[in-house]
Amino acid sequence: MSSFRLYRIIKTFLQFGLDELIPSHMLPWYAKLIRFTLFWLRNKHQDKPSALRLRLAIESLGPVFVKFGQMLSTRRDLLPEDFANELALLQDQVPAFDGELAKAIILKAIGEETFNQHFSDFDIQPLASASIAQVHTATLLQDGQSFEVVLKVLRPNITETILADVKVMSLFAGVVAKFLPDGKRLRPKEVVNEYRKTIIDELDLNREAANATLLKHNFSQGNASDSVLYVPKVYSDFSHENVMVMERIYGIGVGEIATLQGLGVDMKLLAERGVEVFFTQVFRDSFFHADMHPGNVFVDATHPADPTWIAIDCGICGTLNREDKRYLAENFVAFFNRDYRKVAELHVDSGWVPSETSVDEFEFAIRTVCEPIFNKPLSEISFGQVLVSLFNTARRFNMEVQPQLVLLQKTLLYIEGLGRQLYPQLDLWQTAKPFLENWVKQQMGVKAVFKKIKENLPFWNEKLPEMPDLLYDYLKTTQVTRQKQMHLFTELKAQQHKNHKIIIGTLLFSTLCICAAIIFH
Ligand SMILES: Nc1ncnc2c1ncn2[C@@H]1O[C@H](COP(=O)(O)OP(=O)(O)OP(=O)(O)O)[C@@H](O)[C@H]1O
Repeated sequence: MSSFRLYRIIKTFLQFGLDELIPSHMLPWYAKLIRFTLFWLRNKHQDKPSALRLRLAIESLGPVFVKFGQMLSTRRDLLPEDFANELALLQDQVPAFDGELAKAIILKAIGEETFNQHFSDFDIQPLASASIAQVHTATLLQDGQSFEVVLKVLRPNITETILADVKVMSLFAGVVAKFLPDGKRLRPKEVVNEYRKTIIDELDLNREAANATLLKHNFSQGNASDSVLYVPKVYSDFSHENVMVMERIYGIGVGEIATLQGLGVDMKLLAERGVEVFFTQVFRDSFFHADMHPGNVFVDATHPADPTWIAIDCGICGTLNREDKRYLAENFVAFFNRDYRKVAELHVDSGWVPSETSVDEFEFAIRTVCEPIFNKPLSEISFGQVLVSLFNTARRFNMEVQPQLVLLQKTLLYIEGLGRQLYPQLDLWQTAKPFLENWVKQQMGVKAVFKKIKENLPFWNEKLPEMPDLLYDYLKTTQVTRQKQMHLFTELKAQQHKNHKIIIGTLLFSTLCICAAIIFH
């Protein structure tokens, strides 16, 4: 990490007065001394509230910090509300880098000959530039056909920048944990580590290409609902770790509300379809796009009465196993029936919290945090907030909330935010309920049992020839075990008998001693 970058970060933090978030009585003498020696770096924004100062500082530190701030803004379980709201406003307006440099990177990755053979009309002016990458348009010639594509190129030296910035963040995380009141509860080190993992995953465009291909595949199964989400095709033959080639899409950014309204888009349907897409990914495919911020979501408004979604940037995706889905479905259904007892019982019976947990206490804790949420009309309830409250309570009762569930909770907050921005009266529960109930029904019904037997049939087929041997082994082991048990039992009896004799002997001897003592006294 260059010392210049470290100085710049410290300078920014001090000039936005972020050191003042730490009460001075919590600072040791050496920290006060260091602060004193940097006397020329004064808080230049005293008139602004601290949450705003934090956002401005992050914005001026560049894309790696901005992305971190955006991620933090979804951790409403950790941050005070004013800070979470302010961080949600973070925008990454990143200046583009030289188009010639982008082309040089592409040529190196794809190979000059292949590039010249397959690509034409490469636009040296970027179409868009974002925190990790920059995007250029071109025409791809393949199998005698031409396709409009975009080439996404990782920023040069982005890996080094990210690693250096994350190192500084870890340093600050240590300071926050140690000196900020309530610092430990914020779990800053875990949060930074989680961010590190996520952003490093984003640096591999092969991974993003694979995720996009799977998401596209899931929504191309010929189901009626598949047309609701479109994912641009990835041309994997030309994709590499730092360059990705994909179909160009034309959509309206989901944040452009006025444009969408101007076109007469059915906003209610669009918002409901957003929720539908999310629950389909979670409960049907167990694979979900987990970076649904407004820059990554577009609307196809070709038919305003039948609007559909387009998702790009599949760098961060989440997967869920059956157990995760069961957890979500059963708890959501119990929650929305306001059956907190059931929620508590589910946690104890399934071993999500330790078995010695008192159901009464757990129920009471959940009721305390959730009842206020349900005082609102259903159409105003946030699923994401319900999950935040549930996870917080469950953590207090020693449940380890799995990272994929935290990722899901964050995505849910994004989806709700998007949905309500489009259509403020969106009733999430009405849209989500059929998905949850269907899933629970599918898992519990007779059909599901038959499905499971059918799925296991090949396995049984494979094991069948071994069955007689297995049965013989089982019976033999049982017989041997029984013999061993009998032997042990006889030994135990003999030992008991022996002990009995020793006790009687000792008693007799003691009585004789006492008698002798009395006689010869
Ligand atoms: N297939 C596409 N067709 C048209 N435009 C696209 C396409 N893919 C990306 N873009 C444009 O490029 C921008 C940046 O792309 P993308 O979000 O994939 O980059 P990123 O660096 O991963 O961004 P983020 O900051 O969200 O991580 C998008 O917001 C969009 O405007």
